[in-house]
Amino acid sequence: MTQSAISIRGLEKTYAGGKQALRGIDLEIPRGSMFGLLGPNGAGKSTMINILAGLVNKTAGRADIWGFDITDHPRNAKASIGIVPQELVFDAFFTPFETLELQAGLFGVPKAKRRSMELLRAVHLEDKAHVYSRTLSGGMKRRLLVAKALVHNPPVLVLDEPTAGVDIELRQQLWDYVRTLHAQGTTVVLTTHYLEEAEALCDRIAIINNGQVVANDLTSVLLSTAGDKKLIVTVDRDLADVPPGLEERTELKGDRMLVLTYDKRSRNAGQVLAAVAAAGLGVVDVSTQEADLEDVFLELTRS
Ligand SMILES: Nc1ncnc2c1ncn2[C@@H]1O[C@H](COP(=O)(O)OP(=O)(O)OP(=O)(O)O)[C@@H](O)[C@H]1O
Repeated sequence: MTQSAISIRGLEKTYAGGKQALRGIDLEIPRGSMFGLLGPNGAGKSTMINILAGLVNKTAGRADIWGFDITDHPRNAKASIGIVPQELVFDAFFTPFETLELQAGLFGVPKAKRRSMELLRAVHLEDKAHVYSRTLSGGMKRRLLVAKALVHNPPVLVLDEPTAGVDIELRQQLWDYVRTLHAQGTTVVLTTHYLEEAEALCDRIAIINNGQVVANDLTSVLLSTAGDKKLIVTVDRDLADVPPGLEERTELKGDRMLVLTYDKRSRNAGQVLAAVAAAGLGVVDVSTQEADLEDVFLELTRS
């Protein structure tokens, strides 16, 4: 049995119309990790998640969830994963409590082992347990979907764009709960467009572009591999334009602030500052800015 929570090898998907959404994905998601899956729109993230969920058939390759091959052992594979879908889909005429009971029934969880109220409490929906789900706000529906994904107590939880359209306070609550689940041992995989969110939450990140994995590493390593760094220099006199002889990517902000972007793999701060001095400028103040995940993302997905 593999030690990965999710193991994907050579996964390919070509849709009926001929669109090749996945072009040979290889990905190991370690057990116990908080894993971020990033990629621009149309990169293939949902296709991959839908294959894991058993909603889309793969064209080639294999995928194991908690050591169970999704084709050979679909029941065990499905029992090992809970998926919070992107769309807010559920029956509006059931109450949240009924929704969870029904889902538990679908997964064959015996009545004595169901924890519908406990889950509703965990996602702060206890007081809405018996109202029609259609009366819930968007954020509440999202949290109900998280609870629904957890009824069978899966070791892996996948959240597909869980905070799209969720306000900041609810987003915070949702993440607090996801962090608690992770601390209790659940492997969490999330796709998000909010790069700061992935940077703050995930210990590992894979970036998918055009149906392929273009990066997969510890978040800290990924951030340190980004080449660009910024030196922000306040000079001792007013400037009308960027003086000649400085880094190509230099911007003038206001009258006296120069933002010099350089590739730290080929230049260092001393060289950049020397160029400022050589341009006849005195340096009054200096600060630096490291690349963030957005820079890494743009660098890797630039086509
Ligand atoms: N059912 C389908 N039939 C044909 N093409 C599809 C289908 N579903 C997705 N695609 C195409 O496959 C590609 C990958 O789509 P997918 O939804 O997996 O991307 P994504 O990374 O999840 O994007 P997003 O972040 O926008 O959800 C896209 O070009 C999309 O148009």
